[in-house]
Amino acid sequence: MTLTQEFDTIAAISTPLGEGAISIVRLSGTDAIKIAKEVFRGKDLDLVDSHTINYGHVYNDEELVDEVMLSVMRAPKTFTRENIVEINTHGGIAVTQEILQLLLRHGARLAEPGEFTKRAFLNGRMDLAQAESVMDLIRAKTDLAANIAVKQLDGSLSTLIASIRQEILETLAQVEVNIDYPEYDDVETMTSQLLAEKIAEFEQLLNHLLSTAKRGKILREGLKTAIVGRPNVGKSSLLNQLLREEKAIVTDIAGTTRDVITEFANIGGVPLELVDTAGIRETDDVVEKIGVERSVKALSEADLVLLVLDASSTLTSQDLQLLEQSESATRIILLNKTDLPEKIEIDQLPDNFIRISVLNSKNLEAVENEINRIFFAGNIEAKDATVLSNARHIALVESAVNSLAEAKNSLLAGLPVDLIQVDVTRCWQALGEITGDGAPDELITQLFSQFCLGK
Ligand SMILES: Nc1nc2c(c(=O)[nH]1)N(C=O)[C@@H](CNc1ccc(C(=O)N[C@@H](CCC(=O)O)C(=O)O)cc1)CN2
Ligand SMILES: Nc1nc2c(ncn2[C@@H]2O[C@H](COP(=O)(O)OP(=O)(O)OP(=O)(O)O)[C@@H](O)[C@H]2O)c(=O)[nH]1
Ligand SMILES: [Mg+2]
Repeated sequence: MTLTQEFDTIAAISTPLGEGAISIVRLSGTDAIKIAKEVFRGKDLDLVDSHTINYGHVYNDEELVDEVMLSVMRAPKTFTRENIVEINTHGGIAVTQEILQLLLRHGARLAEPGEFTKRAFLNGRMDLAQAESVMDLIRAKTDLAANIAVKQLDGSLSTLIASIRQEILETLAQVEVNIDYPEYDDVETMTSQLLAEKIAEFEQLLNHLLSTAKRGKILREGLKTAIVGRPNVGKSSLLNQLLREEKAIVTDIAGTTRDVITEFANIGGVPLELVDTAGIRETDDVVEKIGVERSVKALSEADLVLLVLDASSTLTSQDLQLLEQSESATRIILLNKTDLPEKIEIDQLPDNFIRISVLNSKNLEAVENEINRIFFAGNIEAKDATVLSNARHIALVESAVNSLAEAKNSLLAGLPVDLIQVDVTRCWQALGEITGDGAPDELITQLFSQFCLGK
């Protein structure tokens, strides 16, 4: 069914724009080699082997533009299943842009964001989940997130989804057979029982997949972590320690941080989006007041709250207020400055706190371990399992599970089998959308438009 369709020839710069040693301008389409030949002087590109890189020069008429290396990959064994030419230029913005413009003047069209990968999808080289994983791989912020994406690119999620869909299809077929050719007297009861068993089985498989989603989403997007506390307790010092970089300004003056600072950190494989906030207190300073309001907002939006208290002083009303405000959040209470004599009233705190000293880098690994424990039940290295990490995929599996729940309710209510078939079919369809079976054009256009140019 995957007959390669004919599209026009597209071109784009596939490397980041900027000063670099080498940049790549990529062409894909029937005329890729023909267009390249018009601007390239070196070996005859019609005669070189596929998947070879060739030395030569790019000319604009008689004017030399650049000395290049040029790769030729012939359809259908390429990334897009079309002819591909990649020109490796000297990595400057001006030269690279000029070569792109030259190719456009010779008949190529500027590619839209994600259009190379879109063609790989439309030409049947990969399914939608695999195409999405290309983007996930590019955006991965940690080794683990990259690991999930590269396995999805390899098709592990697609294979799993396909096998569940196949089983659903077989069940639906079995139901049809039972109805059309009843071998037993009590077909209704038989069929209902078969459906009940199978639905329970599918539910279990899909719920297991969903249980991997929370971890997957965090690994992909990062855990929004707000560092809160009253002024001067050491929040910015903690941020700097976790980042292993002097990012935020630290002074002994209360009210140093006046706005919210956001940075990404990789804490034992968990990507954290760390938010350092202005110390929360009543204040008349207009600028600080705005900062404090933003801190309260950060507190309410966070996936995780690191509440910092100063162990070397007694609890203040601000501390108590913050303890109350963060009570319902997923929270780790940190008693900082334990290098100094302890004055804080331990008996007024919840039991679960960690004593640290940011100044002496003491016990920070306990904070990292606790973050791990909270989100992965201490089990972050479980690399082999297929993990659901994409919001679109998660929503579709949830909708598939909902359809099964409806089927189950209908069964319990003793509704006729053909009604239940409708629900089970809907489950099968939702799963199909993950890999792009029957995906509408608008969805495909919208998905690929989120890609970067040249991908
Ligand atoms: N220079 C360059 N590097 C790149 C890419 C690219 O397009 N260009 N890729 C782009 O994302 C990634 C590699 N992905 C690729 C996937 C398939 C094929 C390809 O030609 N596949 C043929 C098999 C070739 C063979 O077996 O010899 C095929 O699938 O039929 C090439 C690159 C990362 N690195
Ligand atoms: N003794 C001791 N001092 C610390 C420790 N951690 C931070 N400090 C000091 O506490 C002071 C305040 O630190 P900051 O990190 O700026 O505190 P903050 O919570 O960000 O303060 P604001 O931005 O004003 O809300 C600085 O002088 C730090 O050097 C610690 O573990 N022990
Ligand atoms: Mg600060």
